[in-house]
Formats: sequence, structure tokens, C-alpha cells
Amino acid sequence: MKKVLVTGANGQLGQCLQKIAPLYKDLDFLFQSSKDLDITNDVAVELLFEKEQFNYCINCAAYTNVEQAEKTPEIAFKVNAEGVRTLALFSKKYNVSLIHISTDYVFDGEKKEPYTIDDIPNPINEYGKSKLLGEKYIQEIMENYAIIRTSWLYSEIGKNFYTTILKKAKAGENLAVTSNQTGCPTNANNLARYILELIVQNKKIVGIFHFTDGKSMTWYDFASKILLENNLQKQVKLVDRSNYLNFAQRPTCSILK
Ligand SMILES: NC(=O)C1=CN([C@@H]2O[C@H](COP(=O)(O)OP(=O)(O)OC[C@H]3O[C@@H](n4cnc5c(N)ncnc54)[C@H](OP(=O)(O)O)[C@@H]3O)[C@@H](O)[C@H]2O)C=CC1
Ligand SMILES: Cc1cn([C@H]2C[C@H](O)[C@@H](COP(=O)(O)OP(=O)(O)O[C@H]3O[C@@H](C)C(=O)[C@@H](O)[C@H]3O)O2)c(=O)[nH]c1=O
Repeated sequence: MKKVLVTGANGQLGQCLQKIAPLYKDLDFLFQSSKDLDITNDVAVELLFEKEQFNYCINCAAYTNVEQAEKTPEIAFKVNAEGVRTLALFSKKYNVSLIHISTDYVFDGEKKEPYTIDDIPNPINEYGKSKLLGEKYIQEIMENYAIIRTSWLYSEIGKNFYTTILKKAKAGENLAVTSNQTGCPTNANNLARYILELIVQNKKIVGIFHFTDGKSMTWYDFASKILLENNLQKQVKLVDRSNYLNFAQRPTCSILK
């Protein structure tokens, strides 16, 4: 039986993992929310790692508010960089394979083609910078790690672009959405399955991986798709708002391959 710790377990991806966990009878999960385990608390992390002797840690804990990270970057760096460093240090000490999730926002979006794992990151916002530093710490400290970069995660759970658009549309609000950014929406349920399959299939947990649902589009296209799939396209007016006001800059094109 492999013992698997999931941090940030009450977030979107964490809850998707919790949903499918019963299908994986050979994995013994411990799901820890931010209240159960704060990854920035090194004493608590070490105590748990020493006690439980995990085989794997899937790190779903992160600070994901891209707009707020611009205003209070120190909070983003504390979780996405220093918290990740703590997990890497104790994963190494207790021989745990670390599966960490990162983002398309580590890239600047200037490349005209999809980004591969060989492309050099150059984040343009604080969230992306904090996530990149987390990646760097893992690479410096560990050998048994997988950094899985994904993009535009959505699901029926929590606050994400999909649930925001659906909520606005159901409330009868007209929508103004930017077509100035292109990326690959990725269903968090698919990512959850991909991660657990890496473990049960005994895949080599080493290096950087890119995982998306494979179809690129703009946020505007994605909003249209959401309306169409939920049969709301006739009730709600959707307009292209390329100058949608944001605090944080986002990559123009961050397709991952
Ligand atoms: N959402 C997206 O579009 C994308 C996400 N990613 C990455 O995927 C991963 C999962 O994202 P997602 O599930 O969507 O994010 P969520 O924001 O839904 O979940 C993150 C979870 O981390 C928890 N958390 C925050 N700080 C700490 C801490 N110090 N210790 C422990 N837990 C903490 C949060 O708890 P609380 O709510 O209590 O603060 C929350 O439950 C993240 O690494 C993210 O960077 C990558 C690409 C796209
Ligand atoms: C809700 C909304 C957003 N937008 C714009 C704002 C922004 O440029 C873009 C996306 O909006 P959001 O703020 O929901 O998405 P954002 O927080 O930028 O999403 C990112 O989250 C982090 C965690 C990641 O790692 C990324 O992969 C990506 O998914 O769409 C509109 O134009 N109209 C709208 O009604």
C-alpha cells in the first residue's frame, strides 16, 4: 500500500482528488486542508512527515489569487515559494516523492508557438514569479520530483473562470470577456486522474511535465463554450472586451505542449 499525502486538499484540485480517491484501492490517502497542515509551518510539516512515512506527497496547496498576488506578493511567495521549499526539504529527508503542480503563468506569453518543457520561463506577474521560485527550490533540493505545469484549471468546484461565468450568466448578467489571451482550459478532474495514474502505473517521478486538455482558445472562446454547453447562449449577451480591466498582467499566449 502506497501512502499518499495530499496538501491543500480542500481546494479545487484537492477536492477532485478526494472524489476519485475511492477508486484507487491500493493508495492510502491522507488529505490535509490548509487548517490541518499549513505548508509554511516547517515544524508541523516535519512532524507529519516523520510520523506518517509517506511514499508520495501531492502538493495542491497554493496561493492562486492572481489579482491579489500583485498587491500582496509576500503572501504569494510565502506559500508558493517558501512553503514549497519546506515540502521539498522534508520530502527529501523522509524519502517522499513530491508531485507538485505549477502553471502556464511561469511563461511570458510572447512565444508564438506552444511552450514545451525546454522553454525558459519568464513570468510577468507576481503569482507566476512565486510559482517559478517554488519550481526552482524543488529542482535545487530534490531528485524524486514531478513538477506538473497545467493551465486554466476549471471544474464545478470552487471559484474558477467556469464557475464565475456560469454564476454571472445564471444571474442574468451580460458578459464582457477578453479575447486577448490564449491558453488551454483544463478540467481539474482530468488532472486529478492523470496524477493518480502516474503513481499507480509506477511512472518515473522525475522532472517537469506539461498537462492540459490539449485544446487552445481565448477566454472569450471559453466563455462562449461554457454558455453553449449549459444552454445559456440565447439568454445571455456575451461581448468581446479586449481591454477588460485587470491589475495583474497575464501572458498573451500560454499554450502548453
Ligand atoms: N486554478 C488554476 O487555474 C490553476 C492552478 N494551478 C495550480 O494548481 C494547483 C491547485 O490549484 P487549485 O486547486 O485550482 O487552487 P485552489 O486555490 O482551489 O486551492 C489551493 C488550496 O491551497 C490551500 N492553501 C493556501 N495556502 C496554504 C498553506 N499555507 N498551507 C496549506 N494549504 C494552503 C488553500 O486553502 P485556503 O482556501 O484555506 O487558503 C486552498 O484550499 C496550485 O498549485 C495552482 O497554482 C495551475 C494552473 C492553473
Ligand atoms: C470573470 C472574467 C474574467 N475576464 C478575464 C480576466 C482575465 O484576463 C481572464 C481570466 O480570468 P480569471 O481572473 O478568472 O483567471 P486567472 O486568475 O487569470 O486564471 C489563472 O489562474 C491561475 C491560478 C493559473 O495558474 C492560470 O493557469 C489561470 O487559470 O479573463 C473577463 O474578461 N471577463 C470576466 O467576466
